[in-house]
Amino acid sequence: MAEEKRQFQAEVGKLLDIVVHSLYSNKEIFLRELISNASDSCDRLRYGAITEPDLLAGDAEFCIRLIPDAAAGTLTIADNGMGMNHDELIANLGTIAKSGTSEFLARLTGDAKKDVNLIGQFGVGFYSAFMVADEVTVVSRKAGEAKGWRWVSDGKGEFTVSEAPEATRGASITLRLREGETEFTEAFRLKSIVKRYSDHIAIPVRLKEADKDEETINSASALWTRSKSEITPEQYKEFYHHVAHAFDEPWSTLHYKAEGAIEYTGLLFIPSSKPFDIFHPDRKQHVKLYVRRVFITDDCEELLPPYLRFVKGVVDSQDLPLNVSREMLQHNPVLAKIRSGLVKRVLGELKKKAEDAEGGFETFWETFGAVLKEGIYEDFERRDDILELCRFRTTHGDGWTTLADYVGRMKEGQDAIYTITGDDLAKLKQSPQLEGFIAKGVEVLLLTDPIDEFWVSAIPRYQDKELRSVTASGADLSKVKAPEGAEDKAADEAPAGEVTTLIEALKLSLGDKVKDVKVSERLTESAVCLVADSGDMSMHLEKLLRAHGQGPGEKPRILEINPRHGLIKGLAAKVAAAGTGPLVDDMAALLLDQARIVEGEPPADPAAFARRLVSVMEKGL
Ligand SMILES: Nc1ncnc2c1ncn2[C@@H]1O[C@H](COP(=O)(O)OP(=O)(O)OP(=O)(O)O)[C@@H](O)[C@H]1O
Repeated sequence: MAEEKRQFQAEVGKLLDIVVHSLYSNKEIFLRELISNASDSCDRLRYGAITEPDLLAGDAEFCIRLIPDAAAGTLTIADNGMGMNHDELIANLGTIAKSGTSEFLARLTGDAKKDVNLIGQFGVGFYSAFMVADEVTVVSRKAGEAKGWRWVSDGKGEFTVSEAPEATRGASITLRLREGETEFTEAFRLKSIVKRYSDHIAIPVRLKEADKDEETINSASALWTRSKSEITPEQYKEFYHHVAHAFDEPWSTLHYKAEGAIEYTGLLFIPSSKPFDIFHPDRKQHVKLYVRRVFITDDCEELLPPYLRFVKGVVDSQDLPLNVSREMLQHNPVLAKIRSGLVKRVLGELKKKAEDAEGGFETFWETFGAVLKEGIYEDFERRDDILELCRFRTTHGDGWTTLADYVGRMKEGQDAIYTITGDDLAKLKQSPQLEGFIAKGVEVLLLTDPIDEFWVSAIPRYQDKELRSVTASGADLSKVKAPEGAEDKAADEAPAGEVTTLIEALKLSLGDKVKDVKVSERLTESAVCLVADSGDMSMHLEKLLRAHGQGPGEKPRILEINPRHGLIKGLAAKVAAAGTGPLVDDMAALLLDQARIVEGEPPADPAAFARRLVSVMEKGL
C-alpha cells in the first residue's frame, strides 16, 4: 500500500499551532506525556491478555525504552504495549475524540498567556511532542495483528501513513528534535526528567544509550502500593498528573488501604481546578480500577456516583476476579461495597476540610459545589452529610453560609428557609420579590446554579424547616416582626376598598394572561411582581426547561400589587373614581409586561408594549 496523505482534523491543527507557539515554558513534560501513553497502552494489553493470552505472543515483560541518538538528533520512546493499527493511528493521532473539544477550543482567545492555562486543563497529550520535535514518526503494530504501520508528521496540518514491515508489537515514537532541543538526547537530562515525572509508573522505563547496557531509570513500582511515609508530596502530585491527565495541583490527596471484609487501596485526588468537561454529558469519569495491580478499566461508572465525578485516582481491589468483565462490574456486590466505602471517605475528607479554617474549603466549593449538590437528590442515604457541606450565598453579607448557620439566624416567627433561584447573583439581589424579606430582616438564600432548582424541590425540609421560594405565593411574613424603628407601612396603603376595586379591574383587563391578582406582602419598593402559585413550577425552572425545549411551556402567574406604591395608590383612586377604560387597560398590560421584564422575560407582545408605553408617556407630559 502506497503512502497515504491525510489532513489533521481542524481542531488538531488549531491545537498544534498553540502547542508549538505558546507552550514553551515547560517543554520537558512532553516526555511525561509520551511515557504516560506508553504505560496506558501496556496496561491495556496486560488486561486484554487475561482473556486473550495469545495477544502477548510470548512477550509478557512490559517495558518502555528511551533511545536517544545524539548524532541523528532524535529521541525514541518505544513500548511493547497494545499498539495501534492503520485506522487507530489515523483516528487517535489525527483527531481529538474528547467530548466538548470544539466548545473548549472556542474558548481559546488567541492570547498565548491565557490560552496556556486553558490548554493546561485540556491536556494536549501526544501532541506535546511537537513542542520539541519538528517531525514525529510513530511506528506501530497492534497486538494480535500482523501488519505494522508508520505515521509521520511535521505537525503542520498533514500526516502520512504507510506500511512498516519492520514494526514490532506496541508503538515506537521517534522525535526529530528541533534545533536547540538536543539536550533531550543527554542521558543525564532524560534520567532526571523520568525521576521527576514518571518514577511512579509501574512499568520499567529503560534507557538504552549507544554502546551501553540498558538501564532501568524509574522505581517501577505502582505508587499506591508503597507506604504513605515513603511518598513525597511531589511524587503524589506527579502521579496525579499521570493518572488524571491533569496539570494542576491536587487540592486534596487521599491515600488509604481498606481492610476487613473488602480489601482495596484507594489513592484519590480532588483537583484544584475545574476540568473543562465537568458538565459535559459525555464526560468520562477518572478513577481507574485495578485488580491486584492489573489495570482493568478507566471507565467504570459503578465506582463512584456522578456527583463525585471530580475525584480522580486509582482504586486497586484485592477481591474482584482478574478476569472481571464490564458486564460483571455492573451489579457487582464487591464493587458496590467499594463504592460505598469511597463515598464515605471522600465525604469524610470534605467534612474534615470544611471544619478546618485553613482547609481552603470555600475554594473547593466554588470549583465543585455545583457538582456535589447533585448528590442532594441523587443520594438519599448521604443527603444530610452533603447538605452539611453545602455553602450558599445569601442576602446576609457577601460570604458563604451553611444551612445550619442560616437556621441559627432565623427570625422569631419565621417558619421556613427562604430561597430564590436565578442565573445571576447580581440580578437576583435586585429581585422585587426580596424586598419585603429584606425589610423584615429575613435572610434569603440566593441560588444561581441550574442544579439548585432541582434539589430545592426534591428536599422538602432541612432540620424541621421547610424550604420555600420567595417567588412562590404563600410566603407568610406577617408573623415575622419588623425590626425596631421600621415605620408601619400599613398606614401608608391605598384604602382597602379601592384596592379591591383595582384588583377586580386588573383581573378583568388581563383575563387569562394572569392566574390571579393579589395584594403583595413582599413588595416594598416595586409596584408589582410575578409569583408562582403554590403548586406550580417555579418561574426560573420553567424558564430553564423551556430553554431546553422541555417542560409544560409558559403558565400564567399571579400578579402581586403593592398597595403602598404611589402608582398603585394613584391607579386605585382613579379606578375607584372614574372606572376603567383604555388607559387603565394600557396600564394593566404595562404593569404585567414590566413584571415580566424584571424576571428576565420579554414582554408578551413587544410591539404592543412599545405602543402602550409611548402612549402613556405622552399622556404624562
Ligand atoms: N504509545 C501508544 N500506544 C498506543 N496507543 C497510543 C499511544 N500513544 C497514544 N496512543 C493513542 O492515542 C490516543 C491519543 O493520545 P493523547 O495523548 O493525545 O490523548 P489521551 O492520552 O487520550 O488523553 P490526554 O490528552 O488527556 O493525555 C490515546 O488515547 C491512545 O489511544
